[in-house]
Amino acid sequence: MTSARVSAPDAPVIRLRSASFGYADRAVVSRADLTVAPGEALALLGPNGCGKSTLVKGLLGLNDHLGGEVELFGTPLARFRQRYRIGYVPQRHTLSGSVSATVREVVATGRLPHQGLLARLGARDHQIMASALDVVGMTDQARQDVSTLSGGQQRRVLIARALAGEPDALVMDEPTAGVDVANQRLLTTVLQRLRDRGVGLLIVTHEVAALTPVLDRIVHMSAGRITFDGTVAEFERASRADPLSLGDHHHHHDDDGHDLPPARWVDPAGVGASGIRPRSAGAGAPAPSKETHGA
Ligand SMILES: Nc1ncnc2c1ncn2[C@@H]1O[C@H](COP(=O)(O)OP(=O)(O)OP(=O)(O)O)[C@@H](O)[C@H]1O
Repeated sequence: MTSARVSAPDAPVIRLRSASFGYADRAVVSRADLTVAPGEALALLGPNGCGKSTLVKGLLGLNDHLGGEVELFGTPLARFRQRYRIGYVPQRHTLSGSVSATVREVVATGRLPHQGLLARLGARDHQIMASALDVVGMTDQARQDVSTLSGGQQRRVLIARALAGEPDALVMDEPTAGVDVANQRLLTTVLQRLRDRGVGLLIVTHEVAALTPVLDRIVHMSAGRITFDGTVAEFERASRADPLSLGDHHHHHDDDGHDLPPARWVDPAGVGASGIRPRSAGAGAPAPSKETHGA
């Protein structure tokens, strides 16, 4: 490849080969193999502290890459210059602090890569921002200062900012934590639409039931290693057969500091495996073609 803009059109949006990540030379994630194809949605599950956030931060270059290969859109991480193509919703909100900004201003930063230098927001930018705010149910708070919002609301602002960037891949670290059921459903619908347009989704979650309609595959981690990678139905079978290794036995802590009860694999709404659309058989599955949708 000769230019940073060149990336193979059908290359996986994310590919890890035996990748290790950590902090200050201490490996937390070891020898991870993971592929996300365009238009494919993966959930990354595992108990607290097993390294899920470390893996997603690692593939974005936000901690130490200690071994193996990381490719984004076919380009090695070290040479990747199209960071704007990947929307990232971090686990902990980072919006409160010294700088004061309204919800709208934060979401507008998601449009920056699409604007020319010093360009003003155009009608299309406004439309995309409005729809991103709508999706997360924050339209009424658009003019509010983010420092006045709860942790859950700040997370929704971060989701809106990521959506406003119209990314080709979306990496979300527990996006549904602190989001009420109605907005979780709305978010799931939007994620489905993005996936159908060819966006690759990697979602760290403790609430897999809420996202089941979107998911193609589930990847499970334990103690820094990937211990399962398969379809949702395969995961459901495997976790029934081996609930100790693959069952949900983690605690969820939300941004407002509350400990939530452990999530359960069984979908309380009864969607279950029967509600799962069979799509991909794994990493090598063909990606659906990109549809064009209105903004
Ligand atoms: N910035 C950091 N510096 C050093 N160690 C860290 C850092 N962030 C995380 N760790 C360590 O890495 C390990 C894995 O943490 P990580 O946050 O990746 O787990 P997780 O699976 O995302 O957990 P949770 O489900 O609780 O969010 C933990 O032992 C944690 O203490």
